[in-house]
Amino acid sequence: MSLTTTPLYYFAALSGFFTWSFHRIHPVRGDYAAVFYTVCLLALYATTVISKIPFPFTVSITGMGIHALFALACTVGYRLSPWHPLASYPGPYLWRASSLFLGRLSFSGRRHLVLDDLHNQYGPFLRIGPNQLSVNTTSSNIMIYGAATHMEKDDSYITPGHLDALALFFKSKSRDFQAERKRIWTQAFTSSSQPLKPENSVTHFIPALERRTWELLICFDRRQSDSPNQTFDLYEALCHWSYDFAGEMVFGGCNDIELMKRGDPEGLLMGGKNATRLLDSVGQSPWLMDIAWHIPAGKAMVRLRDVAAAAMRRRVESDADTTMRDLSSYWLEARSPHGEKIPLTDMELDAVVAIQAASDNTATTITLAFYFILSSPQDYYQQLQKELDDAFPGRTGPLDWDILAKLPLLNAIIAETLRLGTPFYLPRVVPKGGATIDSRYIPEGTSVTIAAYSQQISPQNFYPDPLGFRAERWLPGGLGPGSITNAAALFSFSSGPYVCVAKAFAHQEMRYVIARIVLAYDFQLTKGFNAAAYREGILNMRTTILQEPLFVIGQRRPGVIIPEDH
Ligand code: HEM
Repeated sequence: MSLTTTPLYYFAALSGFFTWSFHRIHPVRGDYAAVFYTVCLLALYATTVISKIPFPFTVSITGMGIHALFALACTVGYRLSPWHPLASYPGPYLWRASSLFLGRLSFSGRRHLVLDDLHNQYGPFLRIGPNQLSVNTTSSNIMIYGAATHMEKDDSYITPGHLDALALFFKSKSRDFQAERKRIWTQAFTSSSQPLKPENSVTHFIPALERRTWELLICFDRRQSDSPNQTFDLYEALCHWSYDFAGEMVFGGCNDIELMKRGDPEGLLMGGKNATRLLDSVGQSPWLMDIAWHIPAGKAMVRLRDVAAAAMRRRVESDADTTMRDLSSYWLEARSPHGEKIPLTDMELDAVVAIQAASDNTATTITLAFYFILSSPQDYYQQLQKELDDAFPGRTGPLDWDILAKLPLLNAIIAETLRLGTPFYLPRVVPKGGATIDSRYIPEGTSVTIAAYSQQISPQNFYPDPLGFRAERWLPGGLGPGSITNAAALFSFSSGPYVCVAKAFAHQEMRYVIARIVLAYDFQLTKGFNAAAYREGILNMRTTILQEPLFVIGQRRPGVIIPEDH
């Protein structure tokens, strides 16, 4: 170290300490910080050149390196220290240092399994990041997600790239704004909590749902007969169906999302899933998300956004010619309390949320329902077919919504699939003043989540065989004397102010599609299907990715003729 550079390096170390103190009070956007430090580096380099300091490049890099090292050391040291407000909460030691560990785990899709193991090891309160807690108690649900506490979504819900556009699902600019937007969406799905009657608004979606589901059956036949093995991937077909239906539900006729007919050459499906995966993993470190958003690899994930935005613009232009009452109708008619319309940029983003939210979970849950009932030794498929045949002897006639809602086995199968197939991670922020959850004080600003999967497979909530698919546990009498089925521990649609806006409609939709398929087809899994490996391949990172295809062989049942006009 030369005499000239020594003070510079001391200054770099000191400023590293101040940077850490400043960032603790005022978190800074990652992309702004990256630009700021690049400018600092250039300024330092220019100064060293002008001051004729030897080796200006090496000196500038070393100076900035020392600064960064000190800032990092202070950050990590504090997070690991006993002075951190979450120091008393147990958890893997290194995870305290950085949320990158949690982000990596989220990306793997096995977060729910690892968190479950860690809860078994450390207990119900688990520190899983510098500022993140996972809580595994049934009663924490009300505290974290209930309307009374109204904890906000954490920073992993920030709209990527800090877009000016605002949409439901993402972290909102204010509570009133979120409530207002949710009210508009809710109108479209309001009546879905009631039996579906013609006067209810949600019935506008029903003709499209029925038509698209008939198309799905035709798609099964076509894909199976085109395949050399006379088999087809049920998961892929259902994903394509759900995109086509979601496109129609959101844009009426103004879109050309026709995946059942054309396949998915643009990779919309995986694009949407990968974008969600990125949000869920990189989003755990919002500063990194700010930077990733500018990298071309991040941009490749936004194909779905571009397609949805283009369809939204077409929908707005052709509003006068639109006959179907779609979700866009509600957005276009809405006015704020000051009489303002929803900006087009917001509707474009809302459209992406709607397509992704409406298609992703529904298709995955239905696929998993078929996986479970076809691979189970309990002959659920045959039992369900019998229940449906008794209710709808015509097999291809109209399916009454009220009757579907009351069929015990159908609804038990859906509930059991949701229990095992929706291991969500939904972090919220503890508000000012902190919160006490199950007698433990949690400081304000902590990101806290319920360990939903652990709750859904806990023997205290579901007993016996909590890991097994046993639809009977939802039927009267459950799994026999002493069995437990705690419906309140099922967290598949979240709850409170940010509950899924289409929870009831999603149920109607799943019942309808499963019933239509089971009434029309005898299905079997292909020879050599490995049920355990399939289950291993269920990944969740806000979206669910099924790594293995679900190849089935379908046989149309006697008397099943699909109406010609589809
Ligand atoms: C099986 C099907 C479905 C499941 C399991 C499901 C689950 C969920 C969950 C857990 C959330 C909360 C997310 C969070 O807080 O991070 C949510 C929110 C949401 N869901 Fe669903 N959903 C389903 C179907 C649908 C459908 C069909 C739509 C229709 C558009 C939809 C639209 C939304 C929207 C807009 C939100 C955001 C609500 C808000 O932020 O206030 N979902 N959903």
